[in-house]
Amino acid sequence: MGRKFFVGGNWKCNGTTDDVKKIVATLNAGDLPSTDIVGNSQQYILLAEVVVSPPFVFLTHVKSELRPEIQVAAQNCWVKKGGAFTGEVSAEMLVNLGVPWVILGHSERRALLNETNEFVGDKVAYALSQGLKVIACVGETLEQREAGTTMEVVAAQTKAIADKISSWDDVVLAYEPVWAIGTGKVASPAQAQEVHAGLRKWFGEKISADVASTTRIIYGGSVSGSNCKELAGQPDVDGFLVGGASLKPEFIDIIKAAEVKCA
Ligand SMILES: O=C(CO)COP(=O)(O)O
Repeated sequence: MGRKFFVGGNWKCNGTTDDVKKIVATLNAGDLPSTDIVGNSQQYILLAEVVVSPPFVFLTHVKSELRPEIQVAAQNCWVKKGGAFTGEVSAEMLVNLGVPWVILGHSERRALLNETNEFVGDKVAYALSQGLKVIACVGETLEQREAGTTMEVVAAQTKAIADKISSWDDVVLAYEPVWAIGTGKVASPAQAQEVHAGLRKWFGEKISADVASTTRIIYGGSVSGSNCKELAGQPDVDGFLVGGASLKPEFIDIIKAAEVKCA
C-alpha cells in the first residue's frame, strides 16, 4: 500500500477562543477530498490523514468539537515521565486526554529553546514509548543551505532520532527548511524533492528498505493554497506541515492537494 497523504496544521502560539471556534467551524464545514467505501455511499474515507495542532490550552476543546475524521496533535511534550517540571506537559497527559499525535523538534523550539538533536531524539523515543505518534521535524538554516550542508544537517537530525527509536511506524518526518518558515519563501518543488529523496535514500541505507518506502516525509515552510499542488506532485513529498495557512480557510485547499496523488 502507498503512503497516505498527510496534512498537518501547526497553529503555533496563535489564537483566541473565538479564533479557534472559527477555525473549527471552517474545518467542520469543509469539503474534504474523500472516496466512498465501495458499496456504501454513506461512508467515506479521507484521501489525506489530517491532523491539526492547536496550543495546549485549546487541545481538548478542539478535539471535542472537531469532526472525527480530523485528528489533533500537541505541539510539544516533556522528554520523560511527568513530575516536578514546572510549565511542562507530559506525554502521559496527552495520552490520558486521548491526543494521538505530537509535533517534536520544530525548528522554532530548536532555535529559540536550544533543543539539541539528542534532546529531540530522547523526546521522540519517550513519546513513542507512551503510545503517541510523532511528527518529527528537521531542516537546515539558510546559512547551512548556502554552505552546501543541507543533507548533512537533516541526516544528522534524523540520525539522532533513529539512534533512540526501534520503529518508524508511528513517525512522520517533516522536512521544514528554516529559511522557508513563515517567510513566504517556499522551497521550489525541485528543492523539496531533492531533500525528500535524499532522506528516503538515507532511510534505505541506514535503516531499511521497508522504512524508506513506508515512512511519510512531509514538507513544511510557506505552504499555501497556490503552491501546494505543485509540491504535492513531487514523488517523495507525502504531504505538508502547514503553519500560517492552517489558520485560514485556505487549509482546506491544501488538504485537497491529496487529489494530486490520486490523479
Ligand atoms: O513551521 C511551519 C509548520 O510547522 C511552517 O510555517 P509556515 O507555513 O507559516 O511557513
